[in-house]
Amino acid sequence: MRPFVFINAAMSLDGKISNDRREQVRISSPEDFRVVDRLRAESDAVMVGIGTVLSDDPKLTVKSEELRRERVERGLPENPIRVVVDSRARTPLNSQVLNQAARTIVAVAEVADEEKVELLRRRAEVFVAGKERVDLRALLEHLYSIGVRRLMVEGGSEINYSLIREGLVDEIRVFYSGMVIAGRRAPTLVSGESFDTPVEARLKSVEPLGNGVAVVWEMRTANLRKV
Ligand SMILES: NC(=O)c1ccc[n+]([C@@H]2O[C@H](COP(=O)([O-])OP(=O)(O)OC[C@H]3O[C@@H](n4cnc5c(N)ncnc54)[C@H](O)[C@@H]3O)[C@@H](O)[C@H]2O)c1
Ligand SMILES: Nc1nc(=O)c(N)c(NC[C@H](O)[C@H](O)[C@H](O)COP(=O)(O)O)[nH]1
Repeated sequence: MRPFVFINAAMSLDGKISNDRREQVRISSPEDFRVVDRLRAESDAVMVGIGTVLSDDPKLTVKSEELRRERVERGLPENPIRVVVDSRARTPLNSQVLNQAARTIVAVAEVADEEKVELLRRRAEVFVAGKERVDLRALLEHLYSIGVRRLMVEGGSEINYSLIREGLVDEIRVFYSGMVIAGRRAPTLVSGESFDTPVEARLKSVEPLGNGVAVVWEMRTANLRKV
């Protein structure tokens, strides 16, 4: 079994989630950031790829004190578990995801350097799955086994691609923002190689939000939460 998996992302009106230098661009409006914070607070774990850690150095914590308090009142830790998909154990030791604010799992593949893995083990839990690349199905199964029922994926484009390709995504929430980023090599929501047949999604909701619109798509390929 695996958790319910949803991707959350912010995209410019020209379809970019970052610029061609892969820098962190503030795409969400303040209104969207508040929704993102609530979605984190409602999740058991928040996952990103190592590309996002290297370019954004995110904290992946709940920002609102009230939402953190509500979690504690429900018997949960203040913040959801943070999960980094990092085949070769490249997570810098001074990354904010390794701070003490939340439980953190770094998922690595068998190719990861053993010394670096040992250093990571002093700061986080390390889960090994897959030879060259992290086996995402095995990771989701592990997360389910430790109680994760709702997993929020906050990118980036490579992780989004792999999860969709493997039919492991139930929903995608995109905030389309009133801005143009441009850039031939700027990442879009999903990278990788084009699918032979496009993966279909069903429109679930549309909501104007600040200077943009939030759209939730239900993925047709999600295989009933079975792994
Ligand atoms: N606007 C947004 O909502 C948003 C959200 C997150 C990230 N971003 C942007 O996305 C960019 C980072 O995206 P990215 O695509 O470079 O990196 P990513 O975060 O998707 O990480 C990809 C890396 O994860 C590792 N990995 C391990 N196992 C894997 C597997 N099974 N499948 C895929 N990858 C696997 C690989 O090393 C791969 O290079 C940054 O520019 C960041 O700012 C934007
Ligand atoms: N929803 C969203 N809107 C954006 O405009 C943007 N640039 C990101 N990017 C996702 C990325 O991973 C961010 O770096 C984390 O959202 C930061 O998380 P923290 O505040 O450090 O906890 N995400």
